[in-house]
Amino acid sequence: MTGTLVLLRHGNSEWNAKNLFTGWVDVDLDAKGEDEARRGGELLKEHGVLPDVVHTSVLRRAIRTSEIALHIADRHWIPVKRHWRLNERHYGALQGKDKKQTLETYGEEQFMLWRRSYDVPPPPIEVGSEFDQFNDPRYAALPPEARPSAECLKDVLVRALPYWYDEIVPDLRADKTVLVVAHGNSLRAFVKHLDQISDEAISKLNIPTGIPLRYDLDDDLRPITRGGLYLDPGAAKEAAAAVANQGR
Ligand SMILES: O=C(O)[C@@H](CO)OP(=O)(O)O
Repeated sequence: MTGTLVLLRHGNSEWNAKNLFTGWVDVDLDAKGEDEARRGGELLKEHGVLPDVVHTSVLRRAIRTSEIALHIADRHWIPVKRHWRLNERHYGALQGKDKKQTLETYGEEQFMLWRRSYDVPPPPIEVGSEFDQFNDPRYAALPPEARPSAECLKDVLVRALPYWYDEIVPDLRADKTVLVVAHGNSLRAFVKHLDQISDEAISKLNIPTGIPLRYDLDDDLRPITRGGLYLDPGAAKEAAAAVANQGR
């Protein structure tokens, strides 16, 4: 038996609102993001998609989204697992930079390479600079060489897959409904893996904030419906287009 996987990107954050590259910077949800998280919880409840376990990153915007959504869905009591491997992609030296200004300074091609190419990382962040997490206590157990200073999507997939196989797959194999609350780019990595999307095509895929994406999986853990099913498909389409257009 395999269970049901539900992917949920955190609600709008304070830095999404300001159009800043965020990555591992631990910003909170804004009021719109809290509303989106509540709507996410309502959608879970309305569709009878009731998680048995939740996995989140170690970043506040994902943790709070999961708490708000599960509270609304009356599933606030389920077991919780958190891991840095579900974090947003580390945006390197772009963390804290304005997306519009970055686009204007470096031009469309470089901007999109940094944002959406599979294997071109942004420039590395300097240890000790304002938006660096090198000495953040939540990563203290990680050997220094394993703490990223910038990641491309490929790097995210490489660090997220061990968590997929070790922690998420066993829950799915136990026939659970598994909620994963994470980030635009860590979820793009999981979708790439699940739907076997090419390195080129993944650059066009954007995940909207706060709308649960349901995947029913076969015995080989392949999606029964490629691309999964958003619980509010109309809103998801519109919101994904808005993510694609950030910086413009
Ligand atoms: O800034 C970030 O961390 C991400 C997600 O908000 O941005 P982008 O969609 O540009 O990869």
